[in-house]
Amino acid sequence: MSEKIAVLGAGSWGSILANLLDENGNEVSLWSYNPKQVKELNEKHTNTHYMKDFTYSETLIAYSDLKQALTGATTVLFVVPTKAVRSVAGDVKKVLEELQTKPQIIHASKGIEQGTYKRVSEILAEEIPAELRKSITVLSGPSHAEDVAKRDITLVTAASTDADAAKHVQQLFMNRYFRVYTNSDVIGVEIAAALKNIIALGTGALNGLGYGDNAKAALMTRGLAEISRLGASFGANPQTFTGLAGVGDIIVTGTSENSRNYRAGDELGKGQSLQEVIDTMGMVIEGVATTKAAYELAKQRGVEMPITGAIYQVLYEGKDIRTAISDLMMREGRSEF
Ligand SMILES: NC(=O)C1=CN([C@@H]2O[C@H](COP(=O)(O)OP(=O)(O)OC[C@H]3O[C@@H](n4cnc5c(N)ncnc54)[C@H](OP(=O)(O)O)[C@@H]3O)[C@@H](O)[C@H]2O)C=CC1
Ligand SMILES: O=C(CO)COP(=O)(O)O
Repeated sequence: MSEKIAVLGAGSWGSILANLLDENGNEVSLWSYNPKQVKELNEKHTNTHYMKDFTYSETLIAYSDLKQALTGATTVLFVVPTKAVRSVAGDVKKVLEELQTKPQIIHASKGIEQGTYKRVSEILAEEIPAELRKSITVLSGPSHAEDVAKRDITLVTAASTDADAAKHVQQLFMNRYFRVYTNSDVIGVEIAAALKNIIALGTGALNGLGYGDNAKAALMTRGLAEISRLGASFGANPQTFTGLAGVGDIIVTGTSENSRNYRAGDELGKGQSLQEVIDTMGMVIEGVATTKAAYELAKQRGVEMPITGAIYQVLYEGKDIRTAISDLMMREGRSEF
């Protein structure tokens, strides 16, 4: 199966997924709003700021013009940071109206929109009306771009309410090192994907403070418990949280130096301010914004999320991390389940 696919967002994940789709025999156009980056990708086949020491396929073409990137595309893959999804989708809508094409939509972003608390597929559905597109599928799971760049084994899930669309996405991405499962629980997959970044900030902070493996395992396990509670309040399938998008992504993000969220937490634990961490990362740290959205959402829905609350207090109210940890530990004893 070979298609023309437009990948929107040429950061670490977008560019590596574009390269994988190219490797799988598709005609891939990679869109970035940064003309300098487009020039580097087309002339040197590198993307140094986001993916050091990686050479992209010479058949992968980058564009800074959205219409050029979208022309002829039967699939459009969004991989911009969550905060950019609505504006990019709005621009895509205008181009699709002109082109009169009706592509399937995939996204691989992990976050919740500030203020609206919308999941990424909801934002896309709002901005790109159904008559301009086919189904929306979310691709998610434990998948650092750095490992995929090395063609290391990676398993993810493709979730859609349209089973044929999920199967189609599975076929597009699958290869000898990238295995894709299908899933019908879009809500669960998107909630798990977004909120695991909060927990990775936490495990990173524990690391920075010198805590050991027990503490990190505890945070990931209890973190997943509260993520599942929020998911359940939206009707998510509880099994999703035991799968690739749930426990799988908590493990990879909550334990890896490749994770920007984990690294950000680590620096916070070592004493840097949030602003210093954001300024030096140079890449998106989705968990920072997601912490605020999830904290507000949990309050609105009456879902108990003490870890998210503690991380919110550290990030947004300047609470000392050790005090936040001590307060969590000294909560009244309770039953695990
Ligand atoms: N990296 C990974 O391993 C994985 C990432 N993800 C998810 O994928 C999404 C993208 O992450 P990732 O590629 O890592 O992020 P990066 O920070 O590596 O790259 C983001 C890209 O989006 C661009 N961008 C930022 N704002 C806008 C905007 N308003 N309009 C258009 N483009 C914009 C950035 O450009 P500039 O920097 O020039 O502003 C950059 O090229 C996130 O939601 C992340 O959680 C999911 C799985 C794995
Ligand atoms: O989602 C990811 C891996 O599955 C990437 O996590 P970071 O954004 O923390 O790097």
